[in-house]
Amino acid sequence: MKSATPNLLQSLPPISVSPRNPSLLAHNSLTSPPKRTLDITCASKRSPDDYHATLKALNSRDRRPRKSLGQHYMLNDEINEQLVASANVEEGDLVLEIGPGTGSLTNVLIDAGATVLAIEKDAHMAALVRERFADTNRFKVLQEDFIKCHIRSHMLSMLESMGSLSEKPRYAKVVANIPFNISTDVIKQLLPMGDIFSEIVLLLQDETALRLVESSLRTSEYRPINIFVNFYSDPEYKFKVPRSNFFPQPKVSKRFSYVFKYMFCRTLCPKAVL
Ligand SMILES: C[S@@+](CC[C@H](N)C(=O)[O-])C[C@H]1O[C@@H](n2cnc3c(N)ncnc32)[C@H](O)[C@@H]1O
Repeated sequence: MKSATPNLLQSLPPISVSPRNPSLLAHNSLTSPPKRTLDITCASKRSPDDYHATLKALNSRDRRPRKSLGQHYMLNDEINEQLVASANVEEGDLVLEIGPGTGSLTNVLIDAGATVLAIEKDAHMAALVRERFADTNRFKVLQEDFIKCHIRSHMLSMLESMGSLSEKPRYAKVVANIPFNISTDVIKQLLPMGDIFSEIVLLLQDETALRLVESSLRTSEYRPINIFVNFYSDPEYKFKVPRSNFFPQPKVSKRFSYVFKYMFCRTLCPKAVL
């Protein structure tokens, strides 16, 4: 099934359904393509993190998106809702978010009842989200480079402190629109952490995403990262996102004008060991 993934992905339509629509979320697009529907509902009372809100937030700190930090901000709350729903985030969950940016995805995660630990490299964006979510005790941001930070010890101490306050969440989840330039490093760091995370939902640039699910040894695209991913996970395709939903839009060739998101289901041990 995995070897047929790239062609299938390229032929799928962009998302068009409500994130709260369970028929989409229960659906595995690799086995049968989703039906397009215009049933768009958004029950949220939040003010949307759209283009104007994002620009306003960036202007408030005199910031421009930096390519070196992979700063392509999500302008569509429905996509954030779908990311959160894909990870089945619910009340009491602990979620790691890599690169909260202006906090649009963070907002949806907190709304879903999660406690969020965010790791943000850009000091200005870390300060921005710290201020934005100052009114909740379910948010913590660390201004660090995710690649260099001791994520295991951060997560363990969060899980422990949450456990002493309420029913202990056994595993945490990862939900993130990650900077494209560190995708492979993020995956290498997260996948061996099946003892901490139950689910990892990432929004990835299509080139990376395709590389990460192509498991056929016959293809020239096969790389060491594929062996790694196959050892630790079963990537699952969820939906694709037109690049028009980002600010600024990723400057990629026509072929790579989409961004894809995949879910990696983790178990306690590498599946090869189970
Ligand atoms: C693609 S943007 C996503 C922002 C936000 N989550 C959204 O969806 O709009 C990536 C974010 O990751 C941050 N970032 C870049 N490199 C990072 C790193 N090494 N560690 C942590 N955060 C990083 C950027 O500053 C930016 O805020």
